[in-house]
Amino acid sequence: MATSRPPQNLFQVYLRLRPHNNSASTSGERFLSVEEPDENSDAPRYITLNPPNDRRRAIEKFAFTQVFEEDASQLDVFHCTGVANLVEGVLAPYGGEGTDALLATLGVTGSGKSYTILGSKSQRGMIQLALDVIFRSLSDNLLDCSSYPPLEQSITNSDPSEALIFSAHNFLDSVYADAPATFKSSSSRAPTPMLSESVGPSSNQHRRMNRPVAFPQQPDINALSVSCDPSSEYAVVVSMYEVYNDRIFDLLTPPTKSAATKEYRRRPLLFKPTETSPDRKIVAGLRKVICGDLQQALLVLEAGLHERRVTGTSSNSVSSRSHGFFCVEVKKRTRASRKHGDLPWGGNILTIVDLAGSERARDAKTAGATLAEAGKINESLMYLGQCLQMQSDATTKDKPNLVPFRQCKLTELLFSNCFPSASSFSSARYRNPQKAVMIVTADPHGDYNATSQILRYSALAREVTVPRVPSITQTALSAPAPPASPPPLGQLGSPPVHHRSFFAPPGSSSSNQPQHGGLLSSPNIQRAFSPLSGSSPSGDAHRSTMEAAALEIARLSEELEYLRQALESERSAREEAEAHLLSMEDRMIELEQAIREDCTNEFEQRLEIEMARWKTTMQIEMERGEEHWGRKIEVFERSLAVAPLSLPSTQPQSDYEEVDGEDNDKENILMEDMEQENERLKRENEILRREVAGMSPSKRRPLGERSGLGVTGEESRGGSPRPTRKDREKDREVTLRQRLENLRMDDSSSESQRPPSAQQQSRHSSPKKMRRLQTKRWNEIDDDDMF
Ligand SMILES: Nc1ncnc2c1ncn2[C@@H]1O[C@H](COP(=O)(O)OP(=O)(O)OP(=O)(O)O)[C@@H](O)[C@H]1O
Repeated sequence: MATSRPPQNLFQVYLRLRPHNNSASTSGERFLSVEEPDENSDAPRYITLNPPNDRRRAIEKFAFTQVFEEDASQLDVFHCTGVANLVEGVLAPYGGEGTDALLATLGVTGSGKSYTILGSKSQRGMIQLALDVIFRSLSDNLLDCSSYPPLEQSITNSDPSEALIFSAHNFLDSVYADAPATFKSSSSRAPTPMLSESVGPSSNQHRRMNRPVAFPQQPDINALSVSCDPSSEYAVVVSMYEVYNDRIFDLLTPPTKSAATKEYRRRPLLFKPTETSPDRKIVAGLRKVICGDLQQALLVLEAGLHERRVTGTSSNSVSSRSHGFFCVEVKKRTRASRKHGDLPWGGNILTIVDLAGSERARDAKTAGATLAEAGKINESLMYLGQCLQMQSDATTKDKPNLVPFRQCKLTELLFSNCFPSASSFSSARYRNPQKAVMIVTADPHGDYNATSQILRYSALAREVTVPRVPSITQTALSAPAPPASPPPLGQLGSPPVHHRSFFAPPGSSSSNQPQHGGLLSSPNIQRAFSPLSGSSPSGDAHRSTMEAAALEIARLSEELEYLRQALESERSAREEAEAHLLSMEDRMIELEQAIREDCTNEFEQRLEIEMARWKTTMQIEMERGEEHWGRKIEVFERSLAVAPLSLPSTQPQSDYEEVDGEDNDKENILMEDMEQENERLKRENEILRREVAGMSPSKRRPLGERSGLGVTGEESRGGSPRPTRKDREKDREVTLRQRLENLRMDDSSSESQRPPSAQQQSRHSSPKKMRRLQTKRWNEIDDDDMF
């Protein structure tokens, strides 16, 4: 059924064949041949995959946007893939909104992906050429931090990705040693610092890189520039990150030393929508560098590449172990924006991706961590293959969800900007879907199985041609020669042509069934075989039987081929699963170790905090206790000193303690009063003694007349004999002692002996009043009773 608009692929897919070299990893036999361009195009678009030394396998034909043969130069690739057009879309000329652009390479390890993207010692790659075009095209419209210092702050304010923005000057000074070193070209990819023993990650802090003095100048594109918006001002912001083991790591942020493991590590970043970018996911927290010219951007690129994970395998001496993303954000705003209070920047992003290559563990001779990495790489490429296979459907049916791009970070990063921005976020500006170009690289003499697999899922269309199998039927067909003999099978017409998806996406059952005949769904491919030729009228019945037999044989052959391919696919899937399992085991161990270390650290920290808290509490308690006991002892000492004289004998000990506990002030006042009273009594006692001692015996009254002695005058006069003088003096002395004793007793118990009103009065009266009262009593005794 015809669709309302022609299907458009999310990616334009180009194939680039790399020149043959005689390394051990290549088989030597060429299995790819390029079809001549058809009348509609100047450049070839089809290739045929011929299984080497294996006639049982089907011959497959693949269609691409364009095929670059071995002799294609970097400049050819640059021009024909339309990188300049992508750049122009990013610069958004003539006041337009512009378009994000993506350029990626995909292929088997060692097939020339990095060469295409990054170039070599003498040749520039797509990144350098694209940067050259950008800076040349912007020329006077470009702002940089040296000519406009507030630029850094201005870009920071309007960046939606929680990024750390640096001026190139500051960033490069922190990365490179000042003295320019001997030149190392951009292709001289150092061993990954994190993996290298000699150049450890700590070198990032302690040993800075040598600043390259020159970069390759070829191919020369000095004459090339694209349009920009003359009424706007621009800023170029560069960032780099890699996807390693399905996690995103910034390549421009140096690794930091983990407190737990003492190892240098990078912090994985999130790919998420942010507050200022609610409709689109972006990599959050990257370090971004504002570059004012091409040289600065190339130096930033070198710094990032230095941190990218690469290692030597038997397939490639500098094999990329991660998917590398190089992003050039071209920020744009109208020239009037500065006058109106530093209005925010808009702009578009050019992302250039150097994917890690798929590889077979057996061929690459990888083991351990590198094998696990390969498992992750293959897995992510398998998901990418599924997405590429579904891309036509997605654009045709307007159902982006058909592309299962959320299965891994790589496909999320590559595909999530392929679709127009969601309209549900009214505040967000509308964004055009990105323009994307994929350059598939292949070595025609390399690994047949790995290459054919990549071609199957990356090609825009595919035809499978069943091989002719020499058989008894064929012999039978050619043997009986009727008068007008039929042509041999080869002349009957085209063999059956089939096309089907190699990958079976989850939930899809139809893709497992071979589909027969017909043109490929994509209009990009033409049927390559001639239609059925005419036949002799004689022997038609015989011929139709033979044709039916031949078709049956062809069908069975194809089924056999399909099963063989399915087996091959299952085998490689198993290998990938095993590698994945290994990598997951490694990751689990790593995670477990990290969690254990985190737990230990946290536990130790908490323990320290608890210990400190406990010690403080203990100290406070001890101080309180000492203070408390000090007070107790003080009170006790005072009570010991005062109690015999001042404490009423009737007052129970518990009461006293209660007073002590409840109201120390009252108690102290009482104590003081008692002490004063005691002192006063002592003094008065002393005075009394002295008075008594100073009195003449004649003035003293007889003992019987004195009160309080229990013997009245009458009693002493009646009956008993008159005492002698000596007896009288003795009695007087005894009486005086008793009086003194009574006085002491009387004094201490005066409170209880007084009438209630007097008691109340004494309780509320001052010590002075009490003294007066006592004095009065004493005077009374002195005057009336005592003598
Ligand atoms: N078109 C080409 N012309 C000249 N040399 C090439 C070309 N393509 C690749 N090479 C060379 O082949 C070797 C491997 O290429 P490269 O490193 O680009 O492979 P790759 O696909 O990036 O591998 P990996 O996925 O392992 O990183 C390099 O030495 C490179 O210079």
